Amino acid sequence: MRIAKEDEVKLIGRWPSPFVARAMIALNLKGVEYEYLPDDLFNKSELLLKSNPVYKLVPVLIHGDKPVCESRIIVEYIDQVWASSGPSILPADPYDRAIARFWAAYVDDKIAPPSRVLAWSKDEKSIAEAREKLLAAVLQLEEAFVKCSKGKSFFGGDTINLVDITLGSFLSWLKVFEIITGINFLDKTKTPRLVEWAECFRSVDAAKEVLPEAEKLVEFRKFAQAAGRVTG
Ligand SMILES: N[C@@H](CCC(=O)N[C@@H](CS)C(=O)NCC(=O)O)C(=O)O
Repeated sequence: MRIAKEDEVKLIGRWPSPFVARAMIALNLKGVEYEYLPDDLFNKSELLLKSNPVYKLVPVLIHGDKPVCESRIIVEYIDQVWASSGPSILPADPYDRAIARFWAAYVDDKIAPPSRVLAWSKDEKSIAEAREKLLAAVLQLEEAFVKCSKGKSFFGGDTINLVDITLGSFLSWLKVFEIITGINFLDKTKTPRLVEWAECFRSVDAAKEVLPEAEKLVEFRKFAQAAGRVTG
């Protein structure tokens, strides 16, 4: 069946981006067909500049002719538009929903910034600080997981929710940081529940096909650094 123009879904992205992975996981969970439009962040397309004129960042979801920007907002948009397909990404209960949004925001405040430093900085002092910040944030998230999951596999309980997607999108990069620093940011002794969670998250079909292999990211990082093509 042909999809009407106003229902067409496109996603502007780039494969190494954890933020783009979030949108892809949500689309997969809901079984939404979409066209993937890879962008070159050193030569941004007219479509990207027009669709996200404020930040000029990927991902951008284009639904019909309407652009939606910012990965967590995109995930929530997908959950609401395709509410009747697949599992709910946002909890139904207003309090649980507020808590999920709190921890998803925490991931962007406390995991994303040190991850950027570890991925791209060459400054030893900044790298050392980022390592500590990332370790502290992961410990805090272990505690949050114990409370939110209530003994189940995911932050969302039996199915993945906004927090699972927001944090899970960083799993491949966390592996990269382990490879390059020798530190296990998810650690069987210090964060045993998150180690189990990561295993479960990676095995969810919607995420499995999206999360890049860490080795491929390590190569990408090497190439990008050598070529001076370093971005956020
Ligand atoms: N807060 C944004 C972050 C998105 C972001 O940082 N995207 C990066 C790719 S990982 C980007 O587009 N970088 C291009 C640039 O910095 O010019 C979101 O959640 O969508």
